[in-house]
Amino acid sequence: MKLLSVSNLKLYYKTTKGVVKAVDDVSFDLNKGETLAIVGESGCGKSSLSRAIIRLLPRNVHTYEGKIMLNGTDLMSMDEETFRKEVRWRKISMVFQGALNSLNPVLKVGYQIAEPLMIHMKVNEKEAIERAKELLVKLGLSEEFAERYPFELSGGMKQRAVIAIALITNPDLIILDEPTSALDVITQANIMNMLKKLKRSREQTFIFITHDISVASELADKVATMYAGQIVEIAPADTFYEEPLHPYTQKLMKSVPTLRREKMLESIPGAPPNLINPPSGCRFHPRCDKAMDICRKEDPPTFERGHSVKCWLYR
Ligand SMILES: Nc1ncnc2c1ncn2[C@@H]1O[C@H](COP(=O)(O)OP(=O)(O)OP(=O)(O)O)[C@@H](O)[C@H]1O
Repeated sequence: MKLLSVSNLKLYYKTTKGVVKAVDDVSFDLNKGETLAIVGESGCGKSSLSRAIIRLLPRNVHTYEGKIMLNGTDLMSMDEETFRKEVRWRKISMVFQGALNSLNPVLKVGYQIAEPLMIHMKVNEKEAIERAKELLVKLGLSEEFAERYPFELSGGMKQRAVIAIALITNPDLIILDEPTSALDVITQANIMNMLKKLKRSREQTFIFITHDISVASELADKVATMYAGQIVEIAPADTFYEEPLHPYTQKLMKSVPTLRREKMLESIPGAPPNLINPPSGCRFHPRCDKAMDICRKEDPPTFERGHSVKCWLYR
């Protein structure tokens, strides 16, 4: 069943130097219970895409348009008041990058987890805290953690608490922005296992944003590569990892270390382009060793080659 459908989404920012096209014509679908991982280097627009979906926008928005359907409801045509009351945190919630450091140091963890229920669902404090405790247990922490303050928790525990805050209202969709990048590898594995359990037991739908293509493989049913504000490849996870088509995805794969196998890690020369004046034609062409004449001149459409890829090689 289709839960989310995003079409031609754009989010541009106004700056003194010009207009930053952070999300530029992005489209994808997501079914209930699926996880979409969005991968790409820093600055490709991953966080902007998630903010566009949950409509938490900075003041300097220049353009915000396109279509977002959630469970058949058209979100873009909804006014801000209705969106705030009915959608944000109730139907779509988000764990922000670095959120584990944003817990309020003077409030008990249980209260902070319970708060969205009190604010957005009008549940009374006693019941909300009970529900927070139940959720802590589901996430592998004991009830007594509700009585602790953030400084009494380790990084992994704080991350569980932050995920609990996003989960407590039982939203249809949770966006996780780099949820494990601040954690050591063992804690990272624990959090990923917890997310996998949630995905199975609650049929929870996630959008999982990461710069780490190998972490994404743990949870993803579908993977999208984002480059310079656009989705350049999107595919079911197994096809994506076995047969990446876009030269940028192929380069991202080659930059990841594998245990035991001797291989030289490749880096991608250059950096993602400035999004005020992106390169002509295909935005990746200045860094692509397969670039052809047409790549410099014309923006490639998305071709269907078993999966979607925006690259002239597949014309
Ligand atoms: N409020 C803003 N005003 C102007 N430019 C912005 C604003 N927010 C982000 N940007 C720019 O938009 C582009 C995309 O940023 P975004 O944070 O969405 O990328 P990202 O892929 O999530 O990277 P990271 O992982 O570093 O957050 C970048 O060039 C960034 O500098």
